[in-house]
Amino acid sequence: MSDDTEHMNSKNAAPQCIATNSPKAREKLSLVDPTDDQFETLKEQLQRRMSENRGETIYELGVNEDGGGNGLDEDNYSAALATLEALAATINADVVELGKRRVEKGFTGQYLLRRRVDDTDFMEIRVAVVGNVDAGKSTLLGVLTHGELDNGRGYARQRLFRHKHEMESGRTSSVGNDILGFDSFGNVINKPDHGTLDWVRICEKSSKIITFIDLAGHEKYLKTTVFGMTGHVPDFGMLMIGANAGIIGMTKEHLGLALALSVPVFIVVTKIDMCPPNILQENLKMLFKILKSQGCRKVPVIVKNSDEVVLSALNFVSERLCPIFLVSNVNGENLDLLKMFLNLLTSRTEGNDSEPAEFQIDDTYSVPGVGTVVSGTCLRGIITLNDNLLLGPDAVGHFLPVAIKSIHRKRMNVKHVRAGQTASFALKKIKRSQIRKGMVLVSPEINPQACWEFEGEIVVLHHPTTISSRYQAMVHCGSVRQTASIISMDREFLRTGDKAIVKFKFIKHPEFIRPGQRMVFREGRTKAVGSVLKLLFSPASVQQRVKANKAQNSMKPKHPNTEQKPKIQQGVGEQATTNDEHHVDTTSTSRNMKYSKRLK
Ligand SMILES: Nc1nc2c(ncn2[C@@H]2O[C@H](COP(=O)(O)OP(=O)(O)OP(=O)(O)O)[C@@H](O)[C@H]2O)c(=O)[nH]1
Repeated sequence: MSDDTEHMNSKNAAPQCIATNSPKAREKLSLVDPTDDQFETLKEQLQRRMSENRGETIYELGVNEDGGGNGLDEDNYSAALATLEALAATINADVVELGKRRVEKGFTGQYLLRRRVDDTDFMEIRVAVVGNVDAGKSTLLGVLTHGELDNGRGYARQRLFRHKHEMESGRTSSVGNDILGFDSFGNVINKPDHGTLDWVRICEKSSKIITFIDLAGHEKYLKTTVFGMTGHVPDFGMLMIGANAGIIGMTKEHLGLALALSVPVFIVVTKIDMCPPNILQENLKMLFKILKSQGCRKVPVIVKNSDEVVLSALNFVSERLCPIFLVSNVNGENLDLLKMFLNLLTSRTEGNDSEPAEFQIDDTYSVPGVGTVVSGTCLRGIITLNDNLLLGPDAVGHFLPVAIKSIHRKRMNVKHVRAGQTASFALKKIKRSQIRKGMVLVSPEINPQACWEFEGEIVVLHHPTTISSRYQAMVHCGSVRQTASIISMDREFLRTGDKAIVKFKFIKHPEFIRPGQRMVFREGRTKAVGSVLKLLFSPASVQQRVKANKAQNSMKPKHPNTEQKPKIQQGVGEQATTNDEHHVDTTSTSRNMKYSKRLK
């Protein structure tokens, strides 16, 4: 056994998952020849585990609680497996063998139990794909989703480009989504028809869909990459590294971002077909050093066979483990291991349908014949067709009632969307101009309040000089992306490496954020990360802004969409300030200039 495998078996690497995913010793015993009562108990346990894991779980036969075990002899193993299959049948689940091996006194094995779902439902796992330019991100996604290998000269990535300029330069600039569907047996569903994928067909036939959020590798698109990592709520990050190029450019930046946002990361090293072995070894050595360093504190593991895939998938969510896959998009080496790993990933969002719904908007569209459509992620609760929700906050912090006209999940019409799932909604009687990224749709039960100011705890990862009060930079928090100014902090200056409690004020409009949310505060190469501690609603600032609001509203030409807005929640408003040398928001500045020209 290699060093890497020993790591995977270590208790430190995997306490949570082994506890929830592996059967207790008594389950194993009763699996061999359970009485009727024991069978019922086992069924209850299985049902609980299936719902904890969103409709799937992994059973291990022949092992005991601590993951070790002598195995079961041939007859007992068959009997235990038969019980497992009978249990699965009672809850409409399929059983797939992941691995079976001979041990001291018999056999041990792992089995994936996955619920068969109807054709309008599927599990969803979001994977943010990051890495430096040319690491092979788009190529790998092309190969995985279209099932055809690359030629090393950009063949596979052609299918994924979304903008004309990307096609020309070969670089990804937008946040793109690609899907890979697995059925209840773990088979890939994607079958392109003349080069295109029918998303609705994939969704209908899949029990699990992996959504890849393909983020840009170039530094100039870092803002989009940060938005993808915060606004699109990834369950996991897939960091891509070119075998011959190693850790260059934005690789460390992207890894740091994932760590800062507590997104578990696995690594895919591409182009192993064209990399001399000594260079690959050197680059891997460097990668291990970085992952094990104080800043990362990860346990790197090179995944070499299907047993190691199962172990790493089981232990991955504990966050410390960092599985590494060495692949080639050209000759297909180890792509099967990566696919198997993707098939075994489980969502990190805990779903509870009884919670009030909360949906974070990350994009808006105007669809001919349909109207205004918003897309985003359901963070809490369940949203059902024709639900009445509150949309906001608008520029002055108000939320207005809206009805959900239709729901699409991955272009498929559905009746509801649950926590952890992405969807798009057609909204009734709402203009696209009334919506911006960062708004939310929430259940009226939440009684949402927009806030201008909040307190956060941040660590400065990089700043060339010192940060003081009045410093402005972009706050990324969920799908909120807005410049905020530091109004005060618990020390005079902040330098690289400093930690502080800081009061922030949004400069354009109030936002709906929550204590505990992770945040990134950045401007150019300056970057601080941390979390929201509390929202601030000081009476003085409320009054001041209500006044500013009134003044602003009386000066503004009346907007047809905002004139008749029902005011559900009283909020506060403020005019954008652009007088700080650190921040010029071009959209708000040009908009303000247009207004002042009109007023003259
Ligand atoms: N030989 C070989 N070439 C590869 C492999 N993976 C990708 N390539 C080639 O590497 C080049 C860059 O791949 P891309 O997929 O465009 O890289 P990217 O990371 O998506 O780049 P950005 O979109 O700019 O961030 C293309 O010409 C691919 O054909 C591989 O495993 N082996």
